[in-house]
Amino acid sequence: MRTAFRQPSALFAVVVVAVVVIVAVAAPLIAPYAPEAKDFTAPLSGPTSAHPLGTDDLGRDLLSQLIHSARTALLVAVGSVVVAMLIGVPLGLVLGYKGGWYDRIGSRGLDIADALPGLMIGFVVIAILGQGMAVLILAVGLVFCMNFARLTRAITLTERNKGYVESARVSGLTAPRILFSQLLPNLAAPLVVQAAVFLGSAIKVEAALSFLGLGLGEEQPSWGGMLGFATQHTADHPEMAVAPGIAICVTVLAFSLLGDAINDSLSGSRRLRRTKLLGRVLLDDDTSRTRDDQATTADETPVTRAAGTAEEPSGDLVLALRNVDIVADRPDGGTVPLIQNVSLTVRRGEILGLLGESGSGKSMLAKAILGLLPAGVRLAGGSITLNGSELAGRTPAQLAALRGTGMGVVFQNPQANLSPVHTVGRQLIDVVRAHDATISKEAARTRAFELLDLVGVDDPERRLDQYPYQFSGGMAQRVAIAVALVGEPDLLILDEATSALDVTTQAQVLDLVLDLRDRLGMAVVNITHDLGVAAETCDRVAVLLRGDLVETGEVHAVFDHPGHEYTARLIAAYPGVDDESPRLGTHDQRKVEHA
Ligand SMILES: Nc1ncnc2c1ncn2[C@@H]1O[C@H](COP(=O)(O)OP(=O)(O)OP(=O)(O)O)[C@@H](O)[C@H]1O
Repeated sequence: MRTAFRQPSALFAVVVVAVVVIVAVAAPLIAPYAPEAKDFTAPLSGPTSAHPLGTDDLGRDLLSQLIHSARTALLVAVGSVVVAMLIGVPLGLVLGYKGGWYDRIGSRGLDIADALPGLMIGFVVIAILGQGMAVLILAVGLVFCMNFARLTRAITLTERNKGYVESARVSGLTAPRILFSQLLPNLAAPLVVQAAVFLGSAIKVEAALSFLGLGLGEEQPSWGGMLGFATQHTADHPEMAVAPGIAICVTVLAFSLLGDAINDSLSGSRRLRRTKLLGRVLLDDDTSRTRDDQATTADETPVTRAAGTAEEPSGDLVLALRNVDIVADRPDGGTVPLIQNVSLTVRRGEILGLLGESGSGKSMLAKAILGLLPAGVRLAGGSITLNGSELAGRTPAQLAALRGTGMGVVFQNPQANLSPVHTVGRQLIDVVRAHDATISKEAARTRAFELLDLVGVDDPERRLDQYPYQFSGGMAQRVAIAVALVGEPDLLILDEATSALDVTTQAQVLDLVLDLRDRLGMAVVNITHDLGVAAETCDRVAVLLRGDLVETGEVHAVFDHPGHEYTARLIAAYPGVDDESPRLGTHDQRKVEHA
């Protein structure tokens, strides 16, 4: 509304749409005659005081028909946009979310449908099903459903990789729930804009079909039908075309401008958010650049430290990786190795730090454990067991069942871990109910309250009804941890979970992780660039270099006496408070390799 009052075009759109809606709703009250009432004494009267717009050949009042036609136009427009959305949006969601073959085949189908002229689709539907309001709504809806499918698919393709969707998958929400309760509300804004624009277009298509005599029958007034009738009398009554022509043009224009205005007002607030985000990203980048120095070469044998603390710890094994190979498939049929022959174990109550420079494969390893490897990347060999059961070779459905109960994950960006359009309570309750379908809403809310309390969020009752943007970074990350804990996982994976937080908040969140580990006895894999974080929180560390595990061992043993040259250089490059640590030499070394 603020946009409407600032922009004359938006104000025009709002006023015209409001007038059309009021006229359509109040048509029987404001029209001087019933639209079908015939006056055989005054056929084709032309404008008179009794009939300001004249009459048709049966003496029906054209003003009354014009007013009632607003009803027809809106009914067909709203009905057909609803039909188009009911068909197009779920189709686009599934294509965008599933990706792969579904998307390739579905997108070709959308291309083919796009190549057909819209009116042709309308003709075919009406020719098969006959005339009538329901058929007209279906025909116009089918013309536009592909546009909704295309838009929804495109946005879903970008949204599906965001942290809140991955968190929802890892929390054990089923695909339909993720699609309709997580993704769909986040697509609402562009879909509303598209719907407003298509309301105008649907009025245009309805008018075109009615003009050609394919819309509604004679007895149902419509602007297109009135225009069609007027063309038969252009010689004797040219004025007949003016009123329906203006009604169509002005209404279509108004809906189009309304769509633009909604888009402007939404992208205005998005721009503001993006500017804030950009500021944060730049800050993050700076921080990571100072920490994220590069690597040198290393020889191939992983260094394994003192017995009992390194490769085969004595306690209960939660996670065991044996000779894991991960590759990316190349379009020419070849493969690029991303992880080679990695073996690791984590036992109950233990925190394993996964260290290495950017691109060394830490996240790929975590994604392989979670069964969330991106398209084109796959587990090519080895075994991953969780509590003794093999994960490699499981179907996506079996892995989905394990995530959330067996494993939980917290990603880097605290705000992106949570859906921005749902309250924190709703997100927690959704995950609680996904794990226990029989739990009542009240009991799920109580559980959500307990979880917020467990992760140290103050005043959980009030916080449950707040949105993620009302939480600071540290508090949002606590909520993300609470979501990961819903299914009481045996393994918690933190993927740079504290990197985006300031030092004080980082320390608080790390204390929370240590406390939860002690209280719940989980195994934790903490992926981090930050050797300080690893030293404070981890029992053991594993160091990766370009997909190779070069060293594992008890954290202080590794940091005090690194057994591998790369680990030593990584530690030497870690910036101290006042020293000028040397940079790791990857850039220089790559130049040498390149040469
Ligand atoms: N979707 C993908 N397809 C193919 N290769 C990928 C894909 N994503 C990442 N890679 C490659 O996999 C390797 C490991 O990447 P990964 O994200 O695991 O590194 P990382 O150690 O987690 O780095 P960072 O700390 O920057 O997140 C890199 O060489 C990267 O280029």
